[in-house]
Amino acid sequence: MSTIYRALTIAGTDPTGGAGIQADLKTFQELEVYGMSVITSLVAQNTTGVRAIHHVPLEFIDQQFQAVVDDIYPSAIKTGMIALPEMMELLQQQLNSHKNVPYVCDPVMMAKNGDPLLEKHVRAKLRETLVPLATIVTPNIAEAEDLIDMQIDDIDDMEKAAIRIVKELGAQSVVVKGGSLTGDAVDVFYSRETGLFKLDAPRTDTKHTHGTGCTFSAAICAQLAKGIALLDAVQKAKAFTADAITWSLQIGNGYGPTNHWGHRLNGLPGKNVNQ
Ligand SMILES: Nc1ncnc2c1ncn2[C@@H]1O[C@H](COP(=O)(O)OP(=O)(O)O)[C@@H](O)[C@H]1O
Ligand SMILES: Cc1ncc(COP(=O)(O)O)c(N)n1
Repeated sequence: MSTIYRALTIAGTDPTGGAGIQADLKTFQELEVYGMSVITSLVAQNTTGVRAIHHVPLEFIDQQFQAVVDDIYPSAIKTGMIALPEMMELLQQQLNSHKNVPYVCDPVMMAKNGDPLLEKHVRAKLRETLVPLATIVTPNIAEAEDLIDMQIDDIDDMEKAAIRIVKELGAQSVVVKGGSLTGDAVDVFYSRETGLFKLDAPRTDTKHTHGTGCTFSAAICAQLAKGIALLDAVQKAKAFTADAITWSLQIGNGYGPTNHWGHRLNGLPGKNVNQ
């Protein structure tokens, strides 16, 4: 039998299915990687925003993690919403014990409408605990600004921020995502080995971008689980996410979700997924 690649996401939930754990599992599945999950926080949210958050007790997060690694060892791990300092410390310990596994750190701070998923005073802890362990960290503009405390207005600033995140915070590599800037959707990748790389995609004119960051980091994780090299993994994930945004879904009353089967619709011009 051919190898079964296995990816683990450790994150919060989205009951409407567009972001968080649910988006990660859909992405893994589309990329033919067996998906597993450890839930850190249950989030009552939808496409319009966050209503309430219920954190999973620390001991139970640990039990979920152990249950996974004792039985089906992941080929790659990603973290998304990790809301409390004690959760970060626990995962720092766990990830330190599994350093052989590629680790994607998505430093989730907010939902698309701006509702916080990580309180401001806890953000320094994320910088100290999880970011230094990352094979790749995937901040959007606001998250990158927070991580290295500088304002980012354009691609030059993204490049400066990317270099600083690797050199000052100790991540192995970074991709700063430019989804919230204007013009083409340009992301900036940096690692000491490869240097700076720009990843370019045409901007899709849509507000339906709930879950883009989760989808992108999960797609990187899936590619790393397959053993694909870092920059190639990021480029493939960028293409997958661009398709998910091109075919994003006009459902819900707010920022509609990306379409995880978008990549399958290429070559079908005019196909309306809402019909
Ligand atoms: N309107 C868009 N058109 C094309 N690509 C986009 C668009 N918005 C975001 N992206 C891409 O989606 C990925 C996630 O970026 P972003 O939306 O900035 O993350 P986050 O969800 O963390 O804010 C990046 O590759 C970014 O360039
Ligand atoms: C549980 C959870 N995690 C992350 C996000 C951010 O989603 P995105 O930045 O991809 O829109 C979210 N809304 N909910």
